[in-house]
Amino acid sequence: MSNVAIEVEDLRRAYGGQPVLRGLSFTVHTGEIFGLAGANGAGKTTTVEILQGLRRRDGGRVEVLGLDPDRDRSRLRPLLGAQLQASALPDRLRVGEALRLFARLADDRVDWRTLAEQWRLGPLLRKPFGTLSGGQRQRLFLALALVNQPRLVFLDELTQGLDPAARQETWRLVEQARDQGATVVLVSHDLDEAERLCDRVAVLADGALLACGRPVDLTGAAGTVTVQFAAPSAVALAGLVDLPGVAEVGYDGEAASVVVAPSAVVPLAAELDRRGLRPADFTVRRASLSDTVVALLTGDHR
Ligand SMILES: Nc1ncnc2c1ncn2[C@@H]1O[C@H](COP(=O)(O)OP(=O)(O)OP(=O)(O)O)[C@@H](O)[C@H]1O
Repeated sequence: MSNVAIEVEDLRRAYGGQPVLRGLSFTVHTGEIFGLAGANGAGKTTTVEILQGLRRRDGGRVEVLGLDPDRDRSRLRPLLGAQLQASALPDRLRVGEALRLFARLADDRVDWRTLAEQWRLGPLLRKPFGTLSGGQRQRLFLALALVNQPRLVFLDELTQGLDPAARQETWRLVEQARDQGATVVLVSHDLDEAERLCDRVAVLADGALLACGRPVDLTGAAGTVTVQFAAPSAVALAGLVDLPGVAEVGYDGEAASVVVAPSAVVPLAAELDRRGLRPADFTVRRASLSDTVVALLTGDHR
């Protein structure tokens, strides 16, 4: 099997003359969880709709599982799984009925009872869809997205509106789907979720690729860490900004926040010690993906 699941090259699309995808290129590897992240309106939905053959592109090359979604849509369809919108199921449809129905539509490629057990839906089989909690609905949608044993699954705003426990459970389930062999494309504007869950992330801004890579590489590329500690006054911090490797010093009336190169952390601690400041809460925080993207977007990329 090829190790490339999706190849996108110079993808272009406009709505009413207004370009929304401006030459987008990226590759999704087989068996990874790949995040498409970016602000509202960045072009994520348009991109995945083109990948699924639901929208036509204006230009560029797209290959999904070796097929062109425009030309080979009917061959591609059975290989893909997609998450339903909440409005897609009638409230009175029972969980078991939904699973059975979708399994039949997919030629009973998988035993829906096994799938129900796997996704811990067994106790919910007789419950109408309308009575499920947000987390239970999400579990059902994930099971339904996998009912045709897709090679590639598209998930959109996966954990929106879920509480932290349901969010974490959903993440585990997505990892389980990946571990069972599916390639997952996750659309999200939640960069914390993308950082936690994705093997690699493409960050879109204004229809173009802002950054693409493993979260750890993207955040590492920012090249800075943030040091935080309680400080008695802004005066106590005077001149720190002139130390080698220090990019920025902030003070909010109680705590200092100093952005530095990793190599400047120890000299900064030594300088604080020299000044008689020995904060017990001295912490060093790596930039999050969210910090990194904000820095990239504002051109504040040190
Ligand atoms: N059918 C359409 N007709 C006209 N403009 C559209 C259409 N669909 C999307 N757009 C515009 O294209 C741009 C990209 O939209 P898209 O939905 O792809 O972005 P997105 O990154 O998925 O955003 P969100 O996170 O809000 O879902 C937006 O400015 C949007 O208003």
